[in-house]
Amino acid sequence: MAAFEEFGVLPEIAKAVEEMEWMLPTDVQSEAIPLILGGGDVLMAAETGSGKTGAFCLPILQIVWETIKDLEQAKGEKGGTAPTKTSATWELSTSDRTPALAVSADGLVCQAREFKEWHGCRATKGVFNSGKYYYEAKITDEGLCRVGWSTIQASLDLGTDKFGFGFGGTGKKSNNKQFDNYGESFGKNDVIGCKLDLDSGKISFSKNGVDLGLAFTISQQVQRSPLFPSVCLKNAEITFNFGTKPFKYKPDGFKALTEADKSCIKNNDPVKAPLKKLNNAPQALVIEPSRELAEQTLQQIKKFQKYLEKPAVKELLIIGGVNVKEQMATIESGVDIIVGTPGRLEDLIGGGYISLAQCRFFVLDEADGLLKQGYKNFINNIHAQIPKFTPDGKRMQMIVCSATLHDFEVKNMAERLMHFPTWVDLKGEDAVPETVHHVVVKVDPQLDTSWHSMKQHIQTDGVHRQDNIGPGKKSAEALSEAVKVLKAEYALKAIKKHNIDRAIIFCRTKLDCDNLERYFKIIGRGAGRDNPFTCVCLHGDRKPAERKSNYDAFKQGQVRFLICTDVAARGIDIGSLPFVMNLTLPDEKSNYVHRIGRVGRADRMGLAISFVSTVPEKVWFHGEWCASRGRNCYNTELTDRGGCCVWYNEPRYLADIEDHLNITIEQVSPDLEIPKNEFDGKVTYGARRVAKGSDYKDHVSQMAPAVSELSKLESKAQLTYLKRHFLKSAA
Ligand SMILES: Nc1ncnc2c1ncn2[C@@H]1O[C@H](COP(=O)(O)OP(=O)(O)OP(=O)(O)O)[C@@H](O)[C@H]1O
Repeated sequence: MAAFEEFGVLPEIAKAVEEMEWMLPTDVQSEAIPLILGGGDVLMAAETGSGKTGAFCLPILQIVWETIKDLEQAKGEKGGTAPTKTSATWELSTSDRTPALAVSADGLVCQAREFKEWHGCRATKGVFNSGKYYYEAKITDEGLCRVGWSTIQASLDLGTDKFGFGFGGTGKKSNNKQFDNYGESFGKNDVIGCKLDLDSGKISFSKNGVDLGLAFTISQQVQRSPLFPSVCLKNAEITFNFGTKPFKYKPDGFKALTEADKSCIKNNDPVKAPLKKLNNAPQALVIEPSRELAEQTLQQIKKFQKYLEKPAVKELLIIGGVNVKEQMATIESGVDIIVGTPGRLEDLIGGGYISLAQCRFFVLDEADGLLKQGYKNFINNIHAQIPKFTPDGKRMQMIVCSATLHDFEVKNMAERLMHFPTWVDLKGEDAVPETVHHVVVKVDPQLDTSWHSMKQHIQTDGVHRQDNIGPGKKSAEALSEAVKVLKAEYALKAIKKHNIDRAIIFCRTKLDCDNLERYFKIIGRGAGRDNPFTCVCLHGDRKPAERKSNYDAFKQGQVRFLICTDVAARGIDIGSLPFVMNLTLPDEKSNYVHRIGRVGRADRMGLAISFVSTVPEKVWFHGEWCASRGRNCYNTELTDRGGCCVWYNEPRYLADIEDHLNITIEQVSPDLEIPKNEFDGKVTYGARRVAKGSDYKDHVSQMAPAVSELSKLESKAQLTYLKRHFLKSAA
């Protein structure tokens, strides 16, 4: 049996996974896959590159496929209706309830342990037409509760619309949000009798056998619909008796619900309408912060389903820059899993082209990134539109991946939107994967004066265009300009020295990316046929089609360098990428881990080099106050004076990162000689790391003696049991 099958993955999917050379699930996969397959909400964080995408794509694909298969079978057997499960007995419905309300196995006890919200439930059967019916509800634990009757249209928060009639522990009756004094308060151990007289259209209650008088007269409109026993609770527990046991206080003239005539009973069927697959209603919606990440996730889903035969799972990428009419046509022709970015998704969902009515999985990948990009309201809106139960009674599952779960925004969102999520936090605080060797090279324009006499250099961002910065000048502005020039030279030097033929290079701004790309092209042209500096750019100002072709060109090895900003490169996964360079450190410390995590993925070794200025650099910072957001803006005043520049303090950012990671990052001299250490000489960057004692493969052989000992013990225990058992029977 393939390793993935042991985690409940279908053999067909496990086979595809094995072909991708995934022999064992990663830690986050071993934890998250069974949880998702088991129906839970999962909030996961693990080191960058540790296989989070597979951890959610695998189980989602499996469940979506199984659901489509069930539907197709049901179609064949029953002419289009999904199997309906109806209950033979009077009990609380496990389908017609809010998510946090637990119902006991016999369906007679319900409990909600949430303090903040009401959770409710209806019974599996209701009554209509005529007759006088009675049931009892005993309060078995302190807390707030309301019991009574409601029609199927009523909210499960009993008494908050015209279809629900409740009596609450505080001594109030409620219908249509009107809470009026009624009877008296009740609490633990009290038995509330709920009486429904369909002949005269009246509802009344009793407490411990004492009648509390008429509570409601039911309108004719409501009387036409069956009424079901209903309850809602806030951190409380109630036990019901619909008539299977003798009542404690049975009133005269009323029947137990269990004695209702068949002709007056209506089943509370969770599948109210035949489940028909709507073409434009996906079962899973995966939201990614960037188009590249969305494409990557979609590709994984495609690979996983290689051996899944009929029915086919239809997945679709919804990103901007792609012909929207084509996307709409594909949606109309049927879609099961949508992977997309917020902008285009918002248009298509808002315009009614995508229906969320049958969505069963709501996934936020890189949720911290999505929230930082300002998509909180978008996420809330989508969540509000997805029904919390699908038409076939399955609970909506929400899965959130984040670089860290220790982020206030992420925690807050999880608390608001997720349903008792299981935290798979394999990371705790940010940490650098063991497979990443990362070093810092200080760029000091006072020590390295090569910029005084350069014939050719990078065109910088132009911040110092108006400043007096010629060679030999020692002003802060001159040194700042010098650093910008030197950093590009250091990057070239690193490439030559370490024969770097494949790397992602991070720049701080889109303009910095453009300038570096242009410089590499100029230098490369002079370098002849085997241009060692071929490169492309990936950032938000490039048109989507160009971004795609640039990304593909780099992925396929047609160019050596991908020059990009943080946002564009978040989460991108390029197999066996050996090198990353940071031309400038990010000011957001967690982005450092993200950036360097582009190497060292899937157990391959990688080297990340960061060039860190020893002096402050004056750089562009165009905020909301900048009308053009940087385009043709030359306001070099500092931001605190209404301008668009700041002094970037890299030594401080380096200290922040070190502090955050609780490490000192190894420093390398400007000659870029990487010192001998545990990485050097033993690894080839981009190749699989050499297995050490703690690695998976050796792990098996290390565990072997203990496992064999355990198996011997087990067989001994079983033999002892059998001997005793048979000896006893023989005696
Ligand atoms: N079980 C596995 N065995 C071998 N390789 C794997 C396994 N799971 C994932 N991978 C590979 O590891 C790489 C990283 O996976 P993935 O992109 O899912 O990581 P991630 O945790 O989402 O990273 P990030 O936080 O950077 O987005 C991919 O190339 C993927 O194909």
